[in-house]
Amino acid sequence: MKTASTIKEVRSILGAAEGQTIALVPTMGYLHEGHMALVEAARHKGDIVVVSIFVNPLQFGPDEDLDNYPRDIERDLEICRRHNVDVVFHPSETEMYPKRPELLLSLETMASILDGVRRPGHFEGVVTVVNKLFNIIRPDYAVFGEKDRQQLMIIKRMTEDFNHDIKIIGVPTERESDGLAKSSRNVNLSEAERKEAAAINQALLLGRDLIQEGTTDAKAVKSHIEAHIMDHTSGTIDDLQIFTHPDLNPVQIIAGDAIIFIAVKFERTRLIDNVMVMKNDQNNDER
Ligand SMILES: Nc1ncnc2c1ncn2[C@@H]1O[C@H](COP(=O)(O)OP(=O)(O)OP(=O)(O)O)[C@@H](O)[C@H]1O
Ligand SMILES: CC(C)(CO)[C@@H](O)C(=O)[O-]
Ligand code: BAL
Repeated sequence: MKTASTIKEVRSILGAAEGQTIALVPTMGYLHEGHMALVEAARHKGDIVVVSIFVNPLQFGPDEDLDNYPRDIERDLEICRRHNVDVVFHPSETEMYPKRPELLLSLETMASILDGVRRPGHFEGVVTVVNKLFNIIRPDYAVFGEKDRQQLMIIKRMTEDFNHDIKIIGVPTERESDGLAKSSRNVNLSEAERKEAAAINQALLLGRDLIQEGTTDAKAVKSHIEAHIMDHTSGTIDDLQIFTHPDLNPVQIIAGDAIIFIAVKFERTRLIDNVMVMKNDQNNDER
């Protein structure tokens, strides 16, 4: 496995691999099995798997957890080595942003919902850094998780809008045995919160079952989800929305495919999750 902390180094490694396809897995590190599912998907697509590890300050708001975000580069490199990653790019902040960026990408409607509203500036920071990573690594494929479904949809759209010749691959959410979505931020849960956090996915599945059994009133579905979270966790619901799939329109009466999104705040961390509800299909993506 090769590692690079500068753009020059990574370009020289990838330049030597001319003619081979590159699959990029962008991450913020503190790697877990969710990231490794992305690595496996990347391996199926590209000849060379590149993992980038960079905690991008530009996508964190002033009151968010940039300082608390878990980091352990040695552990991450070991995990990548074990999973036969070919190249790890782990630049410093000054390498990625030698100057205060003058030009930032901005978004229209796709950031006017969910984390675009709850985390002002977040997706502008994400698309800016992903665009930079695309220009640095020049991959043929880039792989993202469905846990961050809004991000995945925005990146697909950015790739189209900016004519990146890159195929974006989405990977289903990897979960703990109790259903909690794997996330680097889970280490910032207390022991009690970690147990309670299983209720997030349970609540989403409860909502999904209600819809599939015929409940069409989005408000009623949300009330059930809310009650489940309130009864089973000490966390507070920061966001709970049901949107149409794939257009992400708000929905009052659920008539077709939908996605339920949730964000729950605990003492030291905020977790997100979502489930897709295919109205006429019992074989949904997760159970
Ligand atoms: N459980 C998971 N299953 C599948 N993909 C995941 C999972 N967790 C994260 N990813 C994906 O890994 C990529 C890098 O995410 P990131 O490094 O922010 O990890 P994370 O665990 O989502 O961290 P966070 O605590 O910030 O939510 C993203 O495309 C994200 O969607
Ligand atoms: C895509 C990403 C690596 C950009 O910093 C980040 O938002 C993440 O880890 O999902
Ligand atoms: N996993 C999305 C990156 C973030 O929360 O900032």
